[in-house]
Amino acid sequence: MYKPSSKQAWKGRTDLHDEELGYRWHQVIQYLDLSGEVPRVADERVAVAFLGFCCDEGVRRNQGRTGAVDGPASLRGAMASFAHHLPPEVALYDAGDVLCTNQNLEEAQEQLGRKVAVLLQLGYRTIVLGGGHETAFGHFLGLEQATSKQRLGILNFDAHFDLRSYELLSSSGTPFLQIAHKLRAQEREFIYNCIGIQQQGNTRMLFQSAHKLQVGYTCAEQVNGHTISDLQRNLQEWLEEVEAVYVTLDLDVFAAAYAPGVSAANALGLPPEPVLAMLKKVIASGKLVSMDVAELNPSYDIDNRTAKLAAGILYHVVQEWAKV
Ligand SMILES: N=CN[C@@H](CCC(=O)O)C(=O)O
Ligand SMILES: [Mn+2]
Ligand SMILES: [Mn+2]
Repeated sequence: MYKPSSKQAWKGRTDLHDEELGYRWHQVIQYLDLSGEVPRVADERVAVAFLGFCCDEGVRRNQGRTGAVDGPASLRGAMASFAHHLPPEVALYDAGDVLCTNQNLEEAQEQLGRKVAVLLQLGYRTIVLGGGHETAFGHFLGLEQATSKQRLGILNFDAHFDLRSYELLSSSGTPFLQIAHKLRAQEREFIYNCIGIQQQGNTRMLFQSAHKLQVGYTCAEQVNGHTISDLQRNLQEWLEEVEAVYVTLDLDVFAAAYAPGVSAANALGLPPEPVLAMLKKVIASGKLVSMDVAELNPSYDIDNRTAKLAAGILYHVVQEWAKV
């Protein structure tokens, strides 16, 4: 259920005559095989590790449009030709893919959690490349130990709460209720903030669950009606209440014009700029522990538009994260 990555996954343009000044990400990325011994990140170095979660079993169980299993490959493809502008102390790693086999979502999530935990323990900054939004529960399993002594804030950019009941079956629609219950079992607070919620995309039952769990949320209409500095100011207040932050970006938060390649596309979703501005604010706080991108479905993408949007956001996340 785990496959290390290789050069095959990172192919892009080369500007040979320019030597190092012409480098792109595919020429600097290093490969980590998590089935072997993994080196610890030395002090004074920054290491960002991408880990794929090739899974859309949660989307299938949630009656969605499958295809997110191919999200990680598409994201790597979209990042490969990015110009390299990172300082020398910052290194990029590809830590391979966790695969969901035989529809065994629970086992795949456990495996993802174990890999994330190892990377965090060794000092890597992790970015998980989903996968359906079931990615979030596996990701959290890896984060919970690393953040066990901290007030963890979960920031979800999403058109949906993903707080469905998992009594019968867990899915891409249930991860945050699963997380809420896991935290409650550890007597920890569930501090969950959703940005970009679509009223028509969430039943009254889901709004009721959100209220019961004291979830903070901003509907897409409100995001679109605010200035970027207002959004950043509101987020700053939330950031001051927490000690560590897990960010999860469900690409269906964006308008379908920007992000057609998702299971549940939203015509009236967000444009990229406010999301990027809020992400920069989170990173500047120094509290970001780990991040993921979920729900990229390459089979519905148009000219890789959604993959390029997600990759572009990750480019800026990496650039900003390298500074703190
Ligand atoms: N990841 C989750 N998604 C949404 C899907 C909504 C839909 O398919 O319309 C949810 O369960 O609410
Ligand atoms: Mn979601
Ligand atoms: Mn969603």
